[in-house]
Amino acid sequence: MERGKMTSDQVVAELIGMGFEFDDVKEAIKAVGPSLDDAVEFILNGCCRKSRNVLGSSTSSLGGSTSSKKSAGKMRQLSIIEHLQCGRKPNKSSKFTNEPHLVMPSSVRLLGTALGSKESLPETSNAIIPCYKDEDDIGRSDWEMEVKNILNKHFGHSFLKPFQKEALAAWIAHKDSLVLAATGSGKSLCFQIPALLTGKVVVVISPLISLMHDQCLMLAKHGVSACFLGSGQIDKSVEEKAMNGIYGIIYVCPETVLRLIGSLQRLAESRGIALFAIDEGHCVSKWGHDFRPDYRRLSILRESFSTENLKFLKFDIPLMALTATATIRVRDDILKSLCMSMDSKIIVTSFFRPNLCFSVKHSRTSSLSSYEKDFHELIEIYTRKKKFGKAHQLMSKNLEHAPDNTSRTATCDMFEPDTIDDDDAFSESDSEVGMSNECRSASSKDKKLSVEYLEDECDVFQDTDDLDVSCGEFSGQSTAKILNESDSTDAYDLQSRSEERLKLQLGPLEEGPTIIYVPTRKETLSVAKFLSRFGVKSAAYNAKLPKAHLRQVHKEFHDNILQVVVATIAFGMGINKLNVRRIIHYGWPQSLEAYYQEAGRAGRDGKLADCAVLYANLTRIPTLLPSQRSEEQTKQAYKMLSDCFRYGMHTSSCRAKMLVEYFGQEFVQKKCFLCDICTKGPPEAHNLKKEVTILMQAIISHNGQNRFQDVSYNDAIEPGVSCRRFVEKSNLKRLISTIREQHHEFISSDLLWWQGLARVLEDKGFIKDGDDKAHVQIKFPEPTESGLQLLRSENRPFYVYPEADMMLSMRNRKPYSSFAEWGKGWADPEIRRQRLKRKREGSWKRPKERKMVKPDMKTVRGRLVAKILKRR
Ligand SMILES: Nc1ncnc2c1ncn2[C@@H]1O[C@H](COP(=O)(O)OP(=O)(O)OP(=O)(O)O)[C@@H](O)[C@H]1O
Ligand SMILES: [Mg+2]
Repeated sequence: MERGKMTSDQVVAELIGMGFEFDDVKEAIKAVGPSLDDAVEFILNGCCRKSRNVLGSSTSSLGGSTSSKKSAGKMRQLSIIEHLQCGRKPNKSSKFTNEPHLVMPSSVRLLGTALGSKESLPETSNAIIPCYKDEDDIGRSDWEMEVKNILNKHFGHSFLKPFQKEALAAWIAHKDSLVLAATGSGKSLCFQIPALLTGKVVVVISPLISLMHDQCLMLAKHGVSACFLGSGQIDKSVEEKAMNGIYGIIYVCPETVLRLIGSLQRLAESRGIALFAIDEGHCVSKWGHDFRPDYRRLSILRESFSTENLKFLKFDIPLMALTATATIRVRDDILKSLCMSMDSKIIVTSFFRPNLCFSVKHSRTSSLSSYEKDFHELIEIYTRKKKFGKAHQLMSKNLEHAPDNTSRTATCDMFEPDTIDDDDAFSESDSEVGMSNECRSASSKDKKLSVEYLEDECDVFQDTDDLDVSCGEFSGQSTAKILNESDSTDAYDLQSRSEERLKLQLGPLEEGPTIIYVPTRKETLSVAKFLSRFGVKSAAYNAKLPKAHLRQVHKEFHDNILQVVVATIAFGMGINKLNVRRIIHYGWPQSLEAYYQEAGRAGRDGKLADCAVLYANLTRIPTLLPSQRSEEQTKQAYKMLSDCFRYGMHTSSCRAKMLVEYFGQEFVQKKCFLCDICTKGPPEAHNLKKEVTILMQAIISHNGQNRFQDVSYNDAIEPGVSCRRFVEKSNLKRLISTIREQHHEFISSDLLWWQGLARVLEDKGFIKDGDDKAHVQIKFPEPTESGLQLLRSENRPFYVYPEADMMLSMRNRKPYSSFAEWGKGWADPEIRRQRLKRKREGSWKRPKERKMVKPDMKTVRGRLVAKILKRR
């Protein structure tokens, strides 16, 4: 039955089926009408404020009534094996249903909800069973069978993925664990199932309210009681109910869990806590891309919920940290920072997402420029206009009048757009028809949401308090087979996998929405505005836009109304829409971790999806987005940005391989068969022995000179303090200038080309950066021991695959003087030569002197300028 066409009665039946109380259901439908989703949301948000005694009415095994809680007293902490043993043979003697060991069949138990449901618990389920004496009697398959039932019944999946099974096995053995699995692989089940299996509470620490909110909604639809606490929870009684054991799963942000330690300890004693799950665990690590200081304080959990501290516990309550993006350094930091036990289990599954097609497209232009060129393919896809001529004309016309500064023409893109035909009609009214309400309202409210309205700011983090900006799609569809298979590391059949991938490659990229990530808030608006003009249903999303707008964007995106969302990273974690077909990074991402997480939002249905870094500007080295960082964090952030830059510059290694290896994993497949490098192949390798020798010699000779300059300045200026800044370091740019001067054949060679070569030498360990500060691109090269050896191996060739910047500069050779103005560039021998030649020939004219503008005496600056001029 379609959800949209349900009658009130059907909605009531569904909600009761989910386990909600009839009174709550009635109240919700009265408030929001016969909409299943809205009603669930209404109830979960705690909007049902009835005077009835909720606590007293709960008899659910997942809920804990006040009376039963009192009666239950202190309970023995049972292992999951014991639970399962108990669950087999009913014992009629028990009166209490909330005791963890009084386990009823999961199918019955799961119907109990946050608000309690008399109907959901038949009397016969009040069962207690004598436990097996010997734990060894129980085979491993017992819990697996139980889990399988839960999976089937409540989530509609047939099997646990291998990594999920491993994570649950670690939890059953009462071990702490760190689960590393690709985005969208199903990490949530690892902590949701323990609540369903034991009837105890699982506490999930999550960084965003919207993420918690969506997971609660999704769980409610699967008939599992859950709540979220913290600033986003409008019903203050939810916290009390949660601490009384009413909910099976409690989502909290770190600050809240730290505040509630005492109450949670009491909860551990009464109903029992099965697990603490730290979702998006990379937030713990300051080496990660999304560090949250509050996450670090979660170390208190290990101590507070250990047998040493809580005498009623038989074993420490396990911790489970989960993330999709953690390098080896981040993993170690998570384990250490959370004080996880020494025998913690680390479960690493393949980071490889076989259906994602990675690519990088470069240009020499600024990322803000040339929307026309950069997005013409995307516009073509969504407007279904095969012939793009009229659209192109319209585009140019519009851009002429565009108020914002978005249309600087590209000078030399590496990949030119296809030729444009001039037929088909394309009118502005077409584009208006295609526009979503949101876009229309955005453009009508131009003044409010104009590009000028917001400064060129960036969203550096997703805000914890992204209150009720809902995201997530809960279609209940399982991810495609191919994703399941990617986890099965055993029985790995390389050959058939390659074939499968090739088949995938043959299939077309299906239709579906696109997310464009841009670095600044301003650009979200300008790109969305640009796309809307050409009929693409697009909307901007950044943290500073009104909440109502953001909510609307989420809704339209999930309802497949919007074709493109242009967003900062604020449109981030928790986007679990299955059919996202394209993720475009328009400009450099800040790290490969962030990139992989954002790219991972594509293709969750297992079908082919595109992940492109589009038109990364090669002439400008990427910079860090502004944020408050310590010196150490700045260094780390530069390192991560540099890794990302290198990923984009590489031309010879499979992109999926680079990404997977970045996370410390071996890429057994060797090739992904889909990325731009696998499909086009690497460029021709060149023997650059001569160039390498010249560069190395320049570096060595410069460094040799500098050594003598080190001492005297130190003592004179700041005794005892190293004064590298006073020493003339071998700046790469200056070295290249010297090479140009001294070697005639390189007189017109491009800086970009040499920078690429220096990076190759650095990657191979022949040079290193001699600066204390971190740089994205090597700045002050110094030779290493192997670099010196390389110079000695005179006759050996040195083959290099030109990097993207090297290729671009080879492709767009231009005389070096072309970017020099009068007064600039005299130091460059080629500029000097050309200018002198033109002067001799008489073709050179001194540029006209700029007319002096009279200073404005009304401004402070103007008065200052006037004063200076007067002095002259
Ligand atoms: N065993 C399974 N079989 C089939 N599908 C599954 C299984 N487990 C989870 N899924 C599906 O995988 C999808 C993603 O799940 P989930 O949101 O838990 O992923 P995640 O790993 O937490 O992703 P992210 O890194 O974005 O947080 C969901 O649609 C879920 O239904
Ligand atoms: Mg998740």
